[in-house]
Amino acid sequence: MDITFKQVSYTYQANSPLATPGLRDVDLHFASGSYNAIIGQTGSGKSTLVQHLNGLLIPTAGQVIVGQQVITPLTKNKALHDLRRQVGLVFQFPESQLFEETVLKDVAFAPKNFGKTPAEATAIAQQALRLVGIGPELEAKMPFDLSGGQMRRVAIAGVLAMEPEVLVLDEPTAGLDPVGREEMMQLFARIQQERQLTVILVTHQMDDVVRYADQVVVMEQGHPLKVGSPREIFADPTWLAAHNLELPSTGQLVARLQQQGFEFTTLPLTVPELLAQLTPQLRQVPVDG
Ligand SMILES: Nc1ncnc2c1ncn2[C@@H]1O[C@H](COP(=O)(O)OP(=O)(O)OP(=O)(O)O)[C@@H](O)[C@H]1O
Repeated sequence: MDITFKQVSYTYQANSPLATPGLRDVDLHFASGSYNAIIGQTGSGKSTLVQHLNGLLIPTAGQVIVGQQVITPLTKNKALHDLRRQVGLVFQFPESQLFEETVLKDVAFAPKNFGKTPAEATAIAQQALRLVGIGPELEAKMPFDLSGGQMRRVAIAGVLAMEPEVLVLDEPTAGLDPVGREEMMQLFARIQQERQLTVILVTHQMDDVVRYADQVVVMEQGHPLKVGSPREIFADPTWLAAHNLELPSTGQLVARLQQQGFEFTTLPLTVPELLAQLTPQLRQVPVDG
């Protein structure tokens, strides 16, 4: 599903003395089936941006177009029913929203709510649970009897059970250890491929951006400062530093090697890319003694 922002602005507490700008003049396009990362300093408008995707926030000016649906400042809540099913949101600590007495009931809640029969809702829920790696033996458990990682998987299955076409992930790996984070990111990548979803990921993890994103949006003060591929975004360490953005983990090493005279044909963004370019050059370095 294609998504377009046309001259979107959003002000919190508009028309009050507490008015705070959240977004200003945002023009963006997310292509159907693409994986997009939104990066930027804290307070730059990332969460405000993604909350426009399913009408949690309605623009103060401009238009957000999601598939066939056009959201304008005049759009009423009632008109957003379909959109809320089509755009799944996974926020930080989604497990805090589990509320039914069993895992299966929790995941079946959304499809039931969107008009499926109980049998259909159960089948969809079971399929979503399998997709996130939760087996039948856990279906009758109370969600709060599961481990933290399992709870998070169940919460994500609850979003997938809506059969969304767009998946918004707002720092979805917060609080997980590195292994849990890696598993979760791989899971999202697999689901995106299998279901051909448009993914919008808000993150501070630059290695994830490099690995997964087709397009990166750098937000600053509520505005997209730069939009491009990971290679375009991470090409200039000086520019990144000036905007308080980190480099992916290879970045520091690449910068040091460049200072020592290594010349890279293309900017290596991952460890395998770095090694592939480094090995032939290292063979030519004379060994003392
Ligand atoms: N509920 C709110 N009421 C008033 N102002 C808000 C509200 N939520 C966010 N803001 C303001 O809007 C601006 C953008 O905030 P937003 O949460 O979108 O940033 P962010 O890039 O997601 O930050 P972070 O990385 O810390 O999550 C900030 O100036 C913030 O203070």
